[in-house]
Amino acid sequence: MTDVTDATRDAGADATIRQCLSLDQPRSFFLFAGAGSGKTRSLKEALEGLDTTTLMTLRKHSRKIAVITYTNAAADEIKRRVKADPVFQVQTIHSFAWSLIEGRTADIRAWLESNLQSEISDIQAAHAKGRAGKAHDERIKKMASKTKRLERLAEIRAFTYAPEGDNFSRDALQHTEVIALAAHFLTESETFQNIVLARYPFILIDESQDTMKPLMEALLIFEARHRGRISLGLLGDTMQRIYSDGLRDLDQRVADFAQPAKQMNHRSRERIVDLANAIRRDDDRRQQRAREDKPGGTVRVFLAPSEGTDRAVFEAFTCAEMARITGDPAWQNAETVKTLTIERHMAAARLGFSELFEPLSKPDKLKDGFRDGTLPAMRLFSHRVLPLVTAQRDGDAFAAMAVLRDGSPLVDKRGIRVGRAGQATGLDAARAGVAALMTLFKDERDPSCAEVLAVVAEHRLFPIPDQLRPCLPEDRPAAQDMADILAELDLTTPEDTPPTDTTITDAWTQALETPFSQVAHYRAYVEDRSSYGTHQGVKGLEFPRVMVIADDVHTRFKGVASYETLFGVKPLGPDAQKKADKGEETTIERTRRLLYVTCTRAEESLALVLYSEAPDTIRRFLISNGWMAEDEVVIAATDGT
Ligand SMILES: Nc1ncnc2c1ncn2[C@@H]1O[C@H](COP(=O)(O)OP(=O)(O)OP(=O)(O)O)[C@@H](O)[C@H]1O
Repeated sequence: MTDVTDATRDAGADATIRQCLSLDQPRSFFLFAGAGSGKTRSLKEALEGLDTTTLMTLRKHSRKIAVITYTNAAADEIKRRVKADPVFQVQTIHSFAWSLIEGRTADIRAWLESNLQSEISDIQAAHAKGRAGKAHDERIKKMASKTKRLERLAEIRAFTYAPEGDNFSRDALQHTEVIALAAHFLTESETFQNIVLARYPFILIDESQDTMKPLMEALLIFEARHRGRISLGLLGDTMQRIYSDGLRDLDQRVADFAQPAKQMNHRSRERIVDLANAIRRDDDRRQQRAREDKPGGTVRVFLAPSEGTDRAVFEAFTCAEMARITGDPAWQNAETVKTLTIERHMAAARLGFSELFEPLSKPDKLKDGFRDGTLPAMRLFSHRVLPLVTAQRDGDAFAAMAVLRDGSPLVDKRGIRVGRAGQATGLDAARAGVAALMTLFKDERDPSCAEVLAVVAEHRLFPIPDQLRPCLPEDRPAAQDMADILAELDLTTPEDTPPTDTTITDAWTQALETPFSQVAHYRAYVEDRSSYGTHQGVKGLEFPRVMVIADDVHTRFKGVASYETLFGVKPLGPDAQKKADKGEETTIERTRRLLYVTCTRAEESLALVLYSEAPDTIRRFLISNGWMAEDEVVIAATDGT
C-alpha cells in the first residue's frame, strides 16, 4: 500500500470525476468541498486529463464540453489551461444560456409574447386594486411600455443579446429573459432537449451553489429525464453561497449523483484553516486539514468602537501591527494587502469615488447596475468616455477609433447615413467632438461629469442613455436632436422608459457634479483591479494577506449581513426570529457564510477589523467559541485609539 500524502489524500475525488466523464457511461457528479480544496483545480485537471479517444470522438461528431464559470476571468483562466481548444466551450452562465437559445427567433417571440401578456395582466390586476399615487403612475408607464414592446414583437427579425453589455435596442433581450428562456426550453421542449444532448455530453458548472435558480432547476430536471445520456458535473460549496440567486437546497437535490469528497485545504496556512473550521462548525460541521508544508500562519482580530474611531487611522495601525507580528513588511504596502469590505461604498470611500457612489447607490433602479458596473448611464462615462479620453491622452489613435466604432452613432455606418445634407460626415463630426472633449481636460483640468456629458451630447459622440437626458442643459438643442437620432437608429431601451422619475434624475444631477477623475477609480473598482474587493467579488480568488473590514454602522443594505448579530451584540429581530423558528435562513447564516468566504481567501495572514457598539461582547464571543485565542484579539481604547 502506498503512503497517503497531502498531495494524494483527495486523489479519489479526481478519479471519480474521470470515471463520470465517459462517453459510453456518463454519470453526473456533485463535488462539494470546502474552500481551497482544489475544486477549480480538479475541474481543470479533469478537462486536461480527458483521453485522446474521447476528444477525437467529440470532434468527429462536432460535440462539445460545456464548462460554466462564475466570472469571465475564471473562464479565461480555464481557456488558457485547455489551450483554447474549441472542443471546450468555456463561458459564464449568461453566455451559455444565450448560446443555447440564440437563433430560435420564432420560439423566443412566442415565449416573449405570452410572458409580456401575463406581465401586463398582472400589472392590470394590481392597478385595479391600487390607489392613485406614485406606484399608480409607475404601473401606467410599465403597462404602456410593455404593450408597446408586445406590439412591436412581430417586426423583430432576430433577437440580440450581449451577456455583459448594454442591451439597448428594440430587439435586445434582457438578462433575466435569457435565463428564463433557456430554462423554459430545457424543460418544455423535447426537440430542444435532444439538441442539447447531441451537442453536450458533459455540462460542468463551477461555483454551482450560486448558479441562477431557474436555470439550475431546469438543468436538474433535464438531467433526471436523460440520466445515463449526459454528465452534469456540479462543483461548489454550499458554505460559499453568497447570492440569493442560488438554489438553497442544492445538496439535497443530487442524491443520485456521484459525490466525490475532499478533506484538504491546499491554500491556507494551518491557523487560517483552523479558523475556517471553527466558523463552519456552527453550520454544516464539515472540517478540513491544512497541508503539512503549510504550518503556522497568522490571524488577528482588531476591535474598535463604531462611534468615534477614525477608520483610516485604525486600519493603518492594523497594517503596521500585522507587519510587526508577522515580520512581513508587505503588510504596510497598500498594494500587497487585499482589503475586503462588505459593501462597495466602504471601498468607494477608501478608494476615492464616494461622490459618484453616494447618490447612485441609493435609488432602487440604479443601485444594482451601478454596483456591478452594468448601469448604462454610468457606462457612458466608464466604458465610453473614459477609454476614449485615456486613448487620446496616450496618443493612441487606434484605440480611440475602436472606442468610437464600438459606441458612437457618428462612426456607425447608420450614423453616417443619418448625416443630413450640408452636414459634416460622421467621422468629421466625431473628430470635432473628440477635440472638444479633450479641451475640457487641457492643462490637467479635471472637469465635472456634467461638463463631459454636455460636450458628448452636443457633439452626439455617444448615445445619451434615457436616465441622463433630463440632465442635459436645456438651452442646447442637442438633447432633442439626440433623441431624434436615437429614434432613427433604434438605440433606445426595449421598453422605452420615459425618463420622468425624479428620484433618478435628482441622483444623476448630484452625481454629475463629480470630478471626472473619480470615474477611473470607479472603473478600476468594478473591474476588481484595485486592492479593494467586496466579500462577494472575491469568490474563487486567493491572496497572501487579507484584511476583512466589518462595519455594520456603515452598512447600507442592512438585510445583507450583520456582524453585530452574528457575534451576539444584537439579537435577531422578531421577523427574523420567526423565520429562524421555521428553519428559514437568517442574517446569522448569511453573515457567517460571507465571513467564511472572506477569511478563506487568505494564504499566509489574515486581519479581521471589526467596528462594533460593544467590542467586548465580540471579544468574548470569539474567545468562548474557540475562534480566537486571547492574545489574538487586539482591542482599541474606547476613544478608538
Ligand atoms: N492537490 C493539490 N496540490 C497542491 N496544491 C493544490 C492542490 N489542489 C489545489 N491546490 C492549490 O490550492 C489553491 C486552491 O485551489 P482551488 O482554487 O482549485 O480551490 P477551490 O476549492 O476552487 O477554492 P474556493 O472554493 O475557495 O474558491 C490553489 O492555489 C491551487 O493551486
